[in-house]
Amino acid sequence: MNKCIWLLGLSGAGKSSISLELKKMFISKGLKCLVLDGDILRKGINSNLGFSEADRFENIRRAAEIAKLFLEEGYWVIVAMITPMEDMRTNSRQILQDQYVEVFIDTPIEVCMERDPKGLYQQVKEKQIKHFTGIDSPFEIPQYAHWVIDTRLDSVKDSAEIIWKNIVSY
Ligand SMILES: Nc1ncnc2c1ncn2[C@@H]1O[C@H](COP(=O)(O)OS(=O)(=O)O)[C@@H](OP(=O)(O)O)[C@H]1O
Ligand SMILES: Nc1ncnc2c1ncn2[C@@H]1O[C@H](COP(=O)(O)OP(=O)(O)O)[C@@H](O)[C@H]1O
Repeated sequence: MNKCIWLLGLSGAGKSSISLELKKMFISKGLKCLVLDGDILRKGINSNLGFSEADRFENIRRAAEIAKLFLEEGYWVIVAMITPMEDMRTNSRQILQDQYVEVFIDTPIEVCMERDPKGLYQQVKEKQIKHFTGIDSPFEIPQYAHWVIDTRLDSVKDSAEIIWKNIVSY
């Protein structure tokens, strides 16, 4: 059965990089695949939402509903969103039922800050961004993740291969 692989974790954890690597694998196998990346959704369908807890909840709810539509069309869906709170994850699980597979991209905040691929942590330091996840906005450690990837140990490619082996071709 096709699934929604929900990659969650801090900004800079590696969600987008791993989702793109995974997408290449789906395409090479001739499988239909859609990536829903928080950063991209927030520029379009979710451009009216900010980073309050209520807005994040709505942001994630919409992603889950879009994922559901594509699952019904036979797509594999990869979501790459911070999804900071357990109630947001529970809601996605309720929407997607047994097609929801949660993968925690577990990268400590110190490593994310060091990587800082978009310069956002620097902007947080300079107090240009407030309510940043893991700094002054909460991130609950996932309690029910189906899989946990430690990106200190596994490269982007290795992480995608682990997900493939354990979730897609399982
Ligand atoms: N305050 C604050 N906190 C967290 N992230 C911030 C914030 N402001 C902007 N950004 C950028 O928004 C991206 C996260 O969006 P998401 O939709 O994944 O967030 S959430 O799931 O609704 O919490 C996130 O993208 P990623 O770095 O890919 O996670 C950032 O680029
Ligand atoms: N093992 C790894 N897994 C994922 N990303 C990694 C890894 N090692 C280094 N990186 C780098 O960390 C950064 C993660 O950024 P990104 O994928 O945009 O994260 P996110 O979408 O979670 O914010 C990228 O520059 C990526 O090349």
